[in-house]
Amino acid sequence: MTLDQLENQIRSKGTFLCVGLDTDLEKIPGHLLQQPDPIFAFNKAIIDATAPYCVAYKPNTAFFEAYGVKGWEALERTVVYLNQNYPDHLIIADAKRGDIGNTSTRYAKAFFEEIPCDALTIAPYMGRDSVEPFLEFEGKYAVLLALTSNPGAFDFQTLPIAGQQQLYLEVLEKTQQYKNADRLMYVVGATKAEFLTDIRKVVPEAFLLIPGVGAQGGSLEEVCRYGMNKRVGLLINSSRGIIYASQGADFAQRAGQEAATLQAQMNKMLN
Ligand SMILES: O=C(O)c1cc(=O)[nH]c(=O)n1[C@@H]1O[C@H](COP(=O)(O)O)[C@@H](O)[C@H]1O
Repeated sequence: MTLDQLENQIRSKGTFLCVGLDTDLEKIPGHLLQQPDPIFAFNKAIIDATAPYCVAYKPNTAFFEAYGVKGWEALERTVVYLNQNYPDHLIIADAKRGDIGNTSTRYAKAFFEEIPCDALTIAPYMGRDSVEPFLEFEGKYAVLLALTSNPGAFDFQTLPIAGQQQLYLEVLEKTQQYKNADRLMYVVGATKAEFLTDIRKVVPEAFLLIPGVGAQGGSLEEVCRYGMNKRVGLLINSSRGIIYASQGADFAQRAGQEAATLQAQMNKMLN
C-alpha cells in the first residue's frame, strides 16, 4: 500500500483508527475456546465487526508467540484473512524487531513475505544497518519506536545525548537520513502528546503510529491537535479498549460500537 492510498482510505472512511489485536485466551469469551483455533475465531469476529471503522490492524505478535506453534498459525490465519477479505486495511505486525543486518533481513522476510504484513514495529537502537534491511521492500513500512507510551520511556528516550538533543529526537533526525527513509513511520505514545510539536518539527511528513488511547489513558484530542499533518499522518491504535469492551457473547458487537465511537470522534477531527 502506498501512503497516498492510506491517506485516501483515511479521508474516505473518516477514520485513522488502528485496531490492536492483543488476543489473550484468558480474556476471550469461554464459548470460543471450543473452536479449533480460538485466537483466530476471536480475531475474525473482531475484524468483521470493526473493519468499517478503521484503516489498520495491529496484531501484537507477543500474544500469538505466547502460544507457540498454535499461536504462529493463528497469526498467519489472521493475516491471510485480512489480506483476502480486507485488502485496503494496513496490517502492522507489532513484533519490535531489529538486529544486525543479515538477521534483520530474515525478520523482514518473515513479516513482509512469509506472513505478509504491510508494516513492522522496530526498535532502532542497533542503528542504520539494523534498520535499512527493512526499508528494501517496496510498499512496506518499518515503524520505529521513537517515544513510547510506557512510564519507562523516560529512562532513556528523553535523555539528552552528550548534553544536547534528546535521544528520541536524535532517533527521528538520524533515521530520516537512512536509505528509503520514506518507508519509515514512527511510534509515539498517546500519553506523550505534549512532545508531538517538537516531533513534528523533525518529521513533518511522516506517519506516526500512536498507541495509548483507551486503556493507557492518552487523549485522542490532544494527539490530533499536536500531531496531525496535512496528509493526516496519524494511525491511532486502541487494543484492549476495543477488543475487550465486553467479554460476553456480545463481544464483537461491543467492539464494533467502541470502534464506531472512535471513528465518529476522528471524523470530526478530519472536518
Ligand atoms: O509499538 C506499539 O504498538 C506500542 C508502543 C508503545 O509505545 N506503547 C504501546 O502500548 N504499544 C503497543 O500498543 C498496544 C496498546 O494496547 P492498549 O493499551 O490495550 O490499547 C499494545 O500492543 C502495546 O504493545
